[in-house]
Amino acid sequence: MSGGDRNDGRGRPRRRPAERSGRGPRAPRVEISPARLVAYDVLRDVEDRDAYANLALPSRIREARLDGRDAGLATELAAGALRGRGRYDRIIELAAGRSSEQIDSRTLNVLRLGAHQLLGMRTAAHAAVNESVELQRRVANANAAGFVNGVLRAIGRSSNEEWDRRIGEEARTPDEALAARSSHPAWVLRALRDALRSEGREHELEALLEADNAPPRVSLAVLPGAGVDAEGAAATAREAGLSADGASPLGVELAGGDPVRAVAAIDAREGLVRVQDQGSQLAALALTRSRPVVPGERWLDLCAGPGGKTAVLGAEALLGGASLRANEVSEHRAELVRRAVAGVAGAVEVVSHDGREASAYGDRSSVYDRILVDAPCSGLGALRRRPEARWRKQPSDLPVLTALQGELLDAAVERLAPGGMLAYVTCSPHLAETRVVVDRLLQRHSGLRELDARRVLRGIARAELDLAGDSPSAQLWPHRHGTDAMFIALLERGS
Ligand SMILES: C[S@@+](CC[C@H](N)C(=O)[O-])C[C@H]1O[C@@H](n2cnc3c(N)ncnc32)[C@H](O)[C@@H]1O
Repeated sequence: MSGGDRNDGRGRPRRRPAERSGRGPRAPRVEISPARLVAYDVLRDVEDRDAYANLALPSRIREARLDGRDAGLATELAAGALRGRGRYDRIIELAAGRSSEQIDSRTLNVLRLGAHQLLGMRTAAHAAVNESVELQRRVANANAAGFVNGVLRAIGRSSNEEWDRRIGEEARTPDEALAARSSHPAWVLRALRDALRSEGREHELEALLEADNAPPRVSLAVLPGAGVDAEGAAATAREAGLSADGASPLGVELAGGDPVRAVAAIDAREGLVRVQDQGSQLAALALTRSRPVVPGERWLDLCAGPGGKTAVLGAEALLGGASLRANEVSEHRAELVRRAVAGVAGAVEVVSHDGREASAYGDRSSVYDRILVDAPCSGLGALRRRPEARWRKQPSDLPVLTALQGELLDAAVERLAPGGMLAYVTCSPHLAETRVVVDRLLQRHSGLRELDARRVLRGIARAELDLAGDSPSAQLWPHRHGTDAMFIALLERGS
């Protein structure tokens, strides 16, 4: 790894001895900030080890012992360069006059970080260029330091607007230009457009692409029954930057600062305040609040890991006198579910089985009054949260996922009690994973009836919810609702 010997133990970079390069006199040495080194290492982790940036970042930041300011800088650098990769690669290609595939991957990562500093941050051009050149010498091919210098200087000479104009001029199609400018793979852009078009909102595409590129505000869920409500929690923790904003009645938003401090500032029992997207909160509440809970009801969360929605279901079950079984195929993720429900543990049993197998459902005769199928999906609805995700997914992933979604739903429907309610949820707006899956399910199971999830959500939401189109299911959007793009369908079994 590139990080090995370069810290002095206090998070400051160690000066490399001049003789180490063995290349004679050079320009005066430039210090590289530890944040840049950490960001570079995260880009390598993502590329070499298929790491998730949101896990690699905190671990690298801890390892380098960065303080809060440097940790923030490392996060902005790495997340920004990963998210903006498609656009930055196109700009690098135009500035270098060669395809990014012809550039060594280490050098390309140095250039992406440099491009993000020049075009996406307010870093002074000389600092962005000089530190990138030094970074190249330190972690990649020192002979290409002149190349890095030339490309970044060329990038810095034009503004964002000029680069976007050039991207447009050189693109073969308008979609190719939009994909590059918005840093989305073209197939993802088309899928998002199709989903918006199905609601009559194709004109919102650029706003959505922009929202995907903005880091989301941190949302917390104040679980019901905690003895504090979301409004009260926001009021008591206002100095920690909290406000009771957003669509979920459980939701509290953090304008900035540290979520851990904000959670601590809310005086609630441990485990009852959790970081969670408000779309996820609404999806869980759509199932629990679609009709009054009858004490003794049995609920099942079929795909529970890591347990965000399970925690909301568990709190609601506790309030209403229901019991909840939470199933997750991966043992490791089932353990995360156990931790997530620590605040409401009394109401929840956590098990680990394949949701298509009978064992996931307990006894042979067990049926459930409410089932949540929050299915494994492409995750195209959470692109703003996972900066590298859009480059990992492929259209060829879709058939495997949609087959699994259908099989999980078929198995769940078999265990739905007469009159029982099933919520099908995805964190993807891709029509193949949303409406197509639900329509096919309804074709296969004539005893199922789709309910108006949009009416249910409007009844739950704290503020007016703009839900477009005329299908009974609800699609939330980052640009319109400030949530991940959650899809929610409610299905009832005839009694
Ligand atoms: C979208 S995530 C669920 C998120 C979760 N409901 C939450 O809010 O935190 C889907 C989960 O389904 C699990 N999964 C995948 N295949 C499964 C299967 N065959 N049976 C049960 N769970 C499965 C995945 O491991 C993953 O944890």
